Amino acid sequence: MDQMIEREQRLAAQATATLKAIARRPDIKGYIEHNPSSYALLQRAAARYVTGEERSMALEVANQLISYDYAVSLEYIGENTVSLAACEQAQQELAGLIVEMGEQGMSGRVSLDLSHIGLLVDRELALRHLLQLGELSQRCTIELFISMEESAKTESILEVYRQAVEVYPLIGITLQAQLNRTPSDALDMLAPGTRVRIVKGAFEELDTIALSRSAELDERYKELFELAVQRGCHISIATHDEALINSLLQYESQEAASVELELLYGIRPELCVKLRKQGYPVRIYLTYGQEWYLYLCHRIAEYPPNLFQALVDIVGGQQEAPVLQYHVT
Ligand SMILES: Cc1cc2nc3c(=O)[nH]c(=O)nc-3n(C[C@H](O)[C@H](O)[C@H](O)COP(=O)(O)OP(=O)(O)OC[C@H]3O[C@@H](n4cnc5c(N)ncnc54)[C@H](O)[C@@H]3O)c2cc1C
Repeated sequence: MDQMIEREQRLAAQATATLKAIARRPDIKGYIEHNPSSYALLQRAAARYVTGEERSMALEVANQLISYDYAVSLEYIGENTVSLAACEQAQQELAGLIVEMGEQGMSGRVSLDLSHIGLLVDRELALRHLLQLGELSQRCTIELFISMEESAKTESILEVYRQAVEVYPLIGITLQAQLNRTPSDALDMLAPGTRVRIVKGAFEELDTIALSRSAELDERYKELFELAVQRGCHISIATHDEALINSLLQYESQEAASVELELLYGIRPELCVKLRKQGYPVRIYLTYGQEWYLYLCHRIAEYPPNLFQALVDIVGGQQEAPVLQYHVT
């Protein structure tokens, strides 16, 4: 029996690594994008996790979730943009998103990758774009949050964040528990009122600089959370790990801090409903945009059984709109 479990765990780890490698293969991505029938089929699988290609689709789902009493985060999918024109386009789309949310009177959060708006072209460009978005989001009372990317970018992301948050203190930052450097970054950065999202980390990193999924990683996650609570931060617990969530929610003396759960759209909606029923504030992280392929690969890779779900979604005909699964009865 033990051997079977061990074999299944090994296979799951291999499937995760293979799917992450597929996600990075430009030839496979190019084939799918230029082949209308495979594009349409995969899009059916993506519909579980991505609201659509257009901003209007994300706003529609966001409004429905708000009517179910959730908070929302919205991301225009994209990263590692290397042309100036593409960075400008991303910047304009994000600005349009913030303005439209403001016009609709929607209170919510916009999340972004700094490498989507210029970090790989020039750090100053990313900072300039972030400051423009910071100004706009302050005017529209929308929260602005920075995602965390591969470890090669951590230093520049934190540097741009530090400069921007001095001007716009409501900008938030994501910290990856998996990186060995994060506890020391957190000690430096977390202060009363800091907006911080704690994640385990989505990227394959060398074991010299990061922990893989393990009890040790969960322990570090808890320590980061406790530090953020003690420092009076606004904390988003961003994980789908129910056991970890339960142990964090038992942590006492949360008076100075504010704590919410934040989960990705399409992943464990039943857990979101349960947490809402228990009275916890829950935020759903929605994505939209044309770059959904990479996002879909990541969601499948981090939980290989989702491959079966993708097959069902592709061949199973009409599926219930995923947003309906969030309805709290
Ligand atoms: C709101 C939000 C923002 C994020 N932002 C970032 C970021 O900026 N940078 C970054 O590196 N990472 C980010 N992530 C991703 C995060 O780092 C993890 O890769 C991802 O959340 C999966 O890990 P986990 O914490 O859910 O726990 P895991 O230990 O990976 O999984 C625990 C359990 O959760 C469930 N689960 C996990 N993933 C899935 C899935 N795809 N489908 C179905 N069930 C699943 C399973 O039951 C699994 O056993 C973000 C995640 C969230 C929720």
